[in-house]
Amino acid sequence: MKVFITRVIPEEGRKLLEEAGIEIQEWKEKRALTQEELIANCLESDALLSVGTRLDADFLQACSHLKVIALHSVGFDHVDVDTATSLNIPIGNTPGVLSAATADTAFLLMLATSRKAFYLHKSIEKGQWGFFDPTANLGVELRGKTLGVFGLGKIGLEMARCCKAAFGMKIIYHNRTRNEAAEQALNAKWLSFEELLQQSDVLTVHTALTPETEGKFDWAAFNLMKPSAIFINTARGAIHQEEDLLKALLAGKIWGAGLDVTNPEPMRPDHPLLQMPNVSVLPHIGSATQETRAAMSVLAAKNVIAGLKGAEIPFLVNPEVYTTKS
Ligand SMILES: NC(=O)C1=CN([C@@H]2O[C@H](COP(=O)(O)OP(=O)(O)OC[C@H]3O[C@@H](n4cnc5c(N)ncnc54)[C@H](O)[C@@H]3O)[C@@H](O)[C@H]2O)C=CC1
Ligand SMILES: O=C(O)C(=O)CO
Repeated sequence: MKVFITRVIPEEGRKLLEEAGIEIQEWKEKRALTQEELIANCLESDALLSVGTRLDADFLQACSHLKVIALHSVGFDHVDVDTATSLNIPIGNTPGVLSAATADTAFLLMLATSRKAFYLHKSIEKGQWGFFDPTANLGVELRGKTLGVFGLGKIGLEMARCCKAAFGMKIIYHNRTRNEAAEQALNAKWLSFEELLQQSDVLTVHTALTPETEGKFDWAAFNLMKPSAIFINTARGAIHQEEDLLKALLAGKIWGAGLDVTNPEPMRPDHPLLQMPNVSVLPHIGSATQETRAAMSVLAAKNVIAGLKGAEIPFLVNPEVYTTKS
């Protein structure tokens, strides 16, 4: 049995695959593969372990022989899951193991933005430290402020816990369904989307990218927020409208923004958001710790192994593949 892997993954996942007797073929080049290269490699394989590669209907139809597709991510917005399901291809992902690291990234962006840390670091490099000015470089405090969570799932909950523990922040949230455990544990309060926008001092985004969440944070949304609010997005860049975010910051509709995800990625180096004191941007590193990436590679490998054995894969995005088969 053979698996094609679209990037070099951590040793832990590779080892598991090798121990299971699975032959590995990896894409080692430092460029993304083309659709033709992806199809050619998959036609020689029984499974695909995909690191962020877009998997559209054309690809899936060309490679309908694949016994399993294991994603090296929890997000699956880059995959045509409906087509995969109709072709009976199970899709696996890596939930849970990356929640803490991604929440840490959201927390880092919140704190860095509140104190203009990235901008001030750059100003030292430019020789602009100057003299100690009691009225300059002022940030805002987070203690006792209100954290609004859009999407109180695994990562959102972890972020809420950190903010409550570190700064005693009050937690409000908007989710499709109520999270009663979080309401009890964190005294979190469910609000409508509009109320969330109006009441948050820091608004942090943790939903998947779906047709319902795409472009959700637009000019109208930013207009409802407090002029002192900080917007954080570590979910997907397409959930906010980047031009509207820039306009809202320039117009003082909100105070600051911290982004681990942009639209498009990578963000162009001359983007005006990168010049703003109250904006912090990271290059999609939410889950990028040694420990978390190793754990993700292990879950992805477990999905490949189960799929190749014909067993139900443990971390499954499209359970319908098994219900429709039986
Ligand atoms: N920056 C990074 O490196 C990373 C980004 N992510 C992103 O974070 C997302 C969330 O991950 P998890 O917390 O593990 O997922 P999750 O499924 O545990 O949580 C998402 C929550 O959003 C809610 N939700 C979905 N659509 C909604 C809507 N329209 N309105 C209100 N609530 C809605 C769901 O009910 C769920 O509670 C992923 O889908 C991925 O896109 C995940 C890991 C790393
Ligand atoms: O898992 C995801 O969805 C990511 O964005 C990267 O870990």
